[in-house]
Amino acid sequence: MEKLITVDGLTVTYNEKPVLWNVSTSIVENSITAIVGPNGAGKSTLIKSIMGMVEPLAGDIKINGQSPKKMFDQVAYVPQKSDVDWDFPTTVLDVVLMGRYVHKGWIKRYTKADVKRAEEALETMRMSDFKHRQISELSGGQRQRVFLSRAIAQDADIYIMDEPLQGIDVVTERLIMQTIHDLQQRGKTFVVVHHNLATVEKYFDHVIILNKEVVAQGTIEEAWTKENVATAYDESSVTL
Ligand SMILES: Nc1ncnc2c1ncn2[C@@H]1O[C@H](COP(=O)(O)OP(=O)(O)OP(=O)(O)O)[C@@H](O)[C@H]1O
Repeated sequence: MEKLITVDGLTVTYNEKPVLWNVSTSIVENSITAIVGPNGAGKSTLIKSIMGMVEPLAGDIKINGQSPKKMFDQVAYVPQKSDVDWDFPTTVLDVVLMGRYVHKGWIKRYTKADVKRAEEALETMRMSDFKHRQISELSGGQRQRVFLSRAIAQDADIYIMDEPLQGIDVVTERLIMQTIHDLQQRGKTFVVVHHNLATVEKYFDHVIILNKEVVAQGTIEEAWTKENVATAYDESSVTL
């Protein structure tokens, strides 16, 4: 299978402290890849580096052979909840329309077709009834659905998500995972930071186990072993 994203020798430091060290990994086209590892392992930093949001000390990242900055319209990003200012005065529909923004030239005006695409994305995430609500007036799970809708409205080939299942109920979790699997059927690729070790096998086909360095990577069959997880979490007994 083809490597869609390649990360080669990536080292990232914050205040001169390395948080990723010589990370080389890749994302296979049309996969649903989990990035798993303990708190502070550098998972968010890895995906922010892929998004071109973090300046690495060393290393090279290519998306489809291009630099991430050239591929920005083809990569949809769902940030971690805590990275978003939810008090910002904006409606649900406006947030989802932002997904269309990357396709605009220098005239940043939305067309009827953009609004239609945003409304379809909200429908997919069962959020149509909320389109005129302020985002500050939504629950955590509803906010997550809105950000998923924004990513869907972008019509990107690659989706990079930072803990999309964090703090949501089982119905929303199923809806999000069903949507991800449907989009995979249509050729899309997913990179998802994930915390629940119990659902890695069920939801993903590839995994990168990270703890500042790559502990293991590959298909679930190859890489998702008790030993690899124990190494990453520095625990002798981790139950999968
Ligand atoms: N902007 C920043 N400035 C300084 N240090 C940072 C910054 N962002 C992250 N860090 C530090 O870098 C390390 C890796 O953080 P990162 O958020 O990538 O980890 P993570 O694996 O996503 O963690 P978690 O599971 O807790 O979300 C942590 O020690 C964190 O404190």
